[in-house]
Amino acid sequence: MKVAKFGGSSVASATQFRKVADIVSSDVERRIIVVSAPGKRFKDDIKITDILIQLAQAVIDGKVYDEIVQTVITRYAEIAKELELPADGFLAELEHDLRWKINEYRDHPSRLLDAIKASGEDHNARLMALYLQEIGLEASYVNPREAGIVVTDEPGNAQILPESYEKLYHLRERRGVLVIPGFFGYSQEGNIVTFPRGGSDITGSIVAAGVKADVYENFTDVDSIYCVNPSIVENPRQLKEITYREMRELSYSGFSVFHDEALEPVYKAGIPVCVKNTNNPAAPGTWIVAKRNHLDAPIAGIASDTGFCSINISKYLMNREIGFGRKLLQILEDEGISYEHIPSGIDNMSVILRASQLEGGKEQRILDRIQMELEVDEVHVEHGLALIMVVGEGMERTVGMAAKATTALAKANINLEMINQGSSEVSMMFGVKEEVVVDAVRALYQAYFQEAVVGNEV
Ligand SMILES: Nc1ncnc2c1ncn2[C@@H]1O[C@H](COP(=O)(O)OP(=O)(O)O)[C@@H](O)[C@H]1O
Ligand SMILES: N[C@@H](CC(=O)OP(=O)(O)O)C(=O)O
Repeated sequence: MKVAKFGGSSVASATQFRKVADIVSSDVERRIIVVSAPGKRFKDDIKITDILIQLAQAVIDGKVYDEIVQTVITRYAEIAKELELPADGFLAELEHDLRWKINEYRDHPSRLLDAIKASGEDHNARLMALYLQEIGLEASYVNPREAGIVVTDEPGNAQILPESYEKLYHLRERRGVLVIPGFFGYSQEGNIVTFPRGGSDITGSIVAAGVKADVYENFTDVDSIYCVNPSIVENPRQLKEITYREMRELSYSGFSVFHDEALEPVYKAGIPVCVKNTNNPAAPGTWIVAKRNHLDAPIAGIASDTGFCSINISKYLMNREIGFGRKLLQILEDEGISYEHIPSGIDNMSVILRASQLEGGKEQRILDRIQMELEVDEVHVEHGLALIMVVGEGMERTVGMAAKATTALAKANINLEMINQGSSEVSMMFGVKEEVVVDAVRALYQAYFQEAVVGNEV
């Protein structure tokens, strides 16, 4: 049995719905499909999820929102019309559902946001089931509550509860193709709770693990996972295989093609993932697996992300002060902040974190506390940092991997703000100024994938 997840770009229009239907009907093993909300149809288009967020925000801010409701309905109406589906009932139900949720959760902003966001995938799954039935397939919509997707009760940040898996297994007994909306589950308290953005990948993985699928197929809009973001390097190498832990590091660090939190359920269940293109299903795609032969391809990929900052602290004899690190991290914990890395020297320590976490006066509060409570010589925040991750299973055993990167960056005249190597067996991290990150990634791509002969290509 296969579980196939279709991302927003794969279900953005009637044309895409038809491609999905072809893919589903071409393989009887594709018994469960998980769908996202309609995504972008063209570069500057707006995803339904983003429109729904605008809708919830307008309600929360007490602004008029009727036009936004209409925009949502029109997107679904256009898909239904082009598919020649008798969809009056469906569209009336969609409008009723949105207005009901608005009234029900008006005074609970975070619940409202989650309920409205989730409706994007929910209605798309209903529409997809209708379409599959219309073309003669035995298909049914399955609500995540009915499927057994039970999650924690933290709005926008759901985590699956272990009891879900046993219930999900029973989906195997159902007939026909099951269409499950991605991106949300229900808490034990009965609330709709969404996963983080991009979380339909997570639903697909949970369902695949629950039903003990042979494969989890993740259909998107590219032929494969590339060794570097294709918006940075034109036509980069396609990867034939990548390991779970390589993918986890790369997706966490910027490979948006697959959600990093989606790996855990399939990894634990030992289910391989195949990332494929809805627009070119004949292409073999990329396999995410437990082990790959990395002898001829030590590096799997290079990811990058912007929006980081570094809190730089210096204090003479810091190395002698027992508990310094703990006290520093306690200040961050008190502010509910998570960090990425902590490079340190004898009298210095830096904490790298996402700059968005310092908004709302937190930055000054943290600096004041570090200054006063830890009596440091100096503390300041450096903004505008980008992190680059070079990831590969062969990194540990191949001599000269770090030298290759530093030489390439030096040749490209790029100043390294920091290097972090060693904590992870499969990755190396470089910090650079945001304005040079694209040049840096290109220089690294050149060094690792163009100057060397490497395998692992599709
Ligand atoms: N290393 C990479 N390999 C492939 N795609 C990548 C990579 N890094 C970023 N992407 C981007 O991820 C996109 C697909 O992810 P996403 O937009 O979430 O798809 P979906 O609509 O299927 O959920 C691609 O169009 C591509 O631009
Ligand atoms: N629609 C949700 C969930 C998701 O996974 O979407 P997509 O498959 O388009 O990345 C979002 O935009 O976050």
